[in-house]
This record gives sequence, structure tokens and C-alpha cells, in this order.
Amino acid sequence: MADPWQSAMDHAVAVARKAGEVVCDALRGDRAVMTKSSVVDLVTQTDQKVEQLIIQSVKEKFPTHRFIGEESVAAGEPCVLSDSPTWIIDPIDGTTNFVHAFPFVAISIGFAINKQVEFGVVFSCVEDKMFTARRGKGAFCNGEPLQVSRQEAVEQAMVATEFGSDRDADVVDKIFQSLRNILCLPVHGVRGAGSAAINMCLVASGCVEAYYEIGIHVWDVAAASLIVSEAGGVLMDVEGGDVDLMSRRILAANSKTITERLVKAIVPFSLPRDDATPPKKS
Ligand SMILES: O=P([O-])([O-])O[C@@H]1[C@H](O)[C@H](O)[C@@H](O)[C@H](O)[C@H]1O
Ligand SMILES: [Mg+2]
Ligand SMILES: [Mg+2]
Repeated sequence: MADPWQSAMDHAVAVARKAGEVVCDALRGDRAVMTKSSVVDLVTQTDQKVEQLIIQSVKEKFPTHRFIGEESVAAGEPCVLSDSPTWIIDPIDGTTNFVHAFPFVAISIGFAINKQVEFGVVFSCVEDKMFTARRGKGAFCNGEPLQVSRQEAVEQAMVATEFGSDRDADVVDKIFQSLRNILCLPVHGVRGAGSAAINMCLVASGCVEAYYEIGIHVWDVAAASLIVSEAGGVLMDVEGGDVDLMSRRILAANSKTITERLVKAIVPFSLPRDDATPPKKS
């Protein structure tokens, strides 16, 4: 049977590529910086412009579909994942990188029905890498199949994580305790690309064995979560239960063995859920 969502996925790839051109062009010019939840939670006009570009272009083709977009939620739209077809958009994942022209930024577009991600598209535009996954049909980078690493010895693993944008001293202490525990397992190394979506695509590509972070949002990880699982990886909560994309926490790895070792090392904490914030607009 023909895939009912193939045309939506093709559209996502096309619009992600167009958005990538806008982002790469903007990287060559001035980038005025604004702040959101804190002085280190950054946003630019390009984030807003790219989100509008994606939403408008999807609306023209799929007028009944719903959206969860990072910048729309920041502007007061609700962050609700219903059973309806929903596009989950991060127009620039890695805005801090974008502001500093650190060359890892991605456009992330996930598409969910019945709260399940059906396809995911992550375009790392400076690298010109188009990561795609369709549920049940594998994960790809520029058309080449992806496979997670087969390394199950944590002592020989590379782990990706991020410091996030929370500067509360207690939170920062917990982040450092986790890092200390992981470095002393020991592991080969700890890395961070500055983009949750790219970190997860690195797991899917077999370049790092795992990525974890507390503080991410659903738009950072929705698309890449499918890319990881379709590449043979495992998704979990940082305390070891089922992953919940609204919970602000994620652990993505190549295997259950690695996730179980990391769960013991990560110092967990909780943040308000993405779907807990009441919308500012009625
Ligand atoms: O704000 P944004 O650049 O779209 O997304 C952020 C990036 O993915 C960053 O690497 C991660 O540490 C944050 O948790 C995300 O919110
Ligand atoms: Mg993001
Ligand atoms: Mg973003």
C-alpha cells in the first residue's frame, strides 16, 4: 500500500532545505540577538522568520494539520500534542551556535499522529546533511542508511551532552555531577555539538554512543527521536523509564546496555513539562 504520509514527508524535506538556505544566508550577515526565558536563552529574527516560512508552506498544502513550533509557543501558542496530525518544528536548533556562527545548526521537523512520530527530518544546513526517518522504514543521511554504533562497552564510548541554558547554580551543580560520574566511568570522551537534534543524529550515525540532556523541549527532539530509533537506537528517560517527549528529558543511545550504565551515572532532576504551560493566548 502506498505510504499515506509520503507527500507530507517530501514536503518536510523540501521546506527544510529552503529553510536551511535562509539560515545559511543569515549566517553570512548580521544577526540581532534577543532573549527569551533567560539572558542566555537566545532567539533571532531568523528563528521567527524560518518558523513562519515552514508553517505557512505546510498550511497551504495541509490546511487541517496542527503545529507545535518553538517560536510560536514562545509567543503564546499552546504546546499540545493531540491525536491529530501535528508538525513539531524547531526552526533553528542550535540558536546559540547560529549567533556565534559555530557551524552546527539544524532545522528540525517532526510529524506525529496519535502522539506517535511518523517521520522526522533534521537538516544540518552548514554541513549540508539531510537526516530523515520514516517509522518502520529506517533512517538515512543524504539517502544513505544510518546505523548506530555497535560498541556496548561504556569504557570505550563517546557520550554527547549539553550544558543547556539554565544558569541556576543547583542545576549547574547537578549537570557537573553527572558529567563527573560519566567521565569517571570512564568513557573515551564527552562531546556536544550545541544542537540537541544534531547530537541525536550523531547517535544515529554511530559517531557517539549516547546523548542525554535535561532541559530539552519537544521540538528539539521529536524528529531526531525517530531518526535514532530507526537507526537501531534506544530512547529512554534519564531515570530509565519510557521516554516522554514532553518531559524535557532524554537519553538516546545505541543500546540498552549503554543506557543502563548512563542511567546510574546521571543525576536526575525535573523541570516543568512542555505541555504544562498554559497558553498566553486564548
Ligand atoms: O534553543 P535551540 O537552539 O532551538 O535548542 C537548544 C539546543 O538544542 C541546545 O543544544 C540544547 O542544549 C538546548 O536544550 C536546546 O533547547
Ligand atoms: Mg532547539
Ligand atoms: Mg530553536
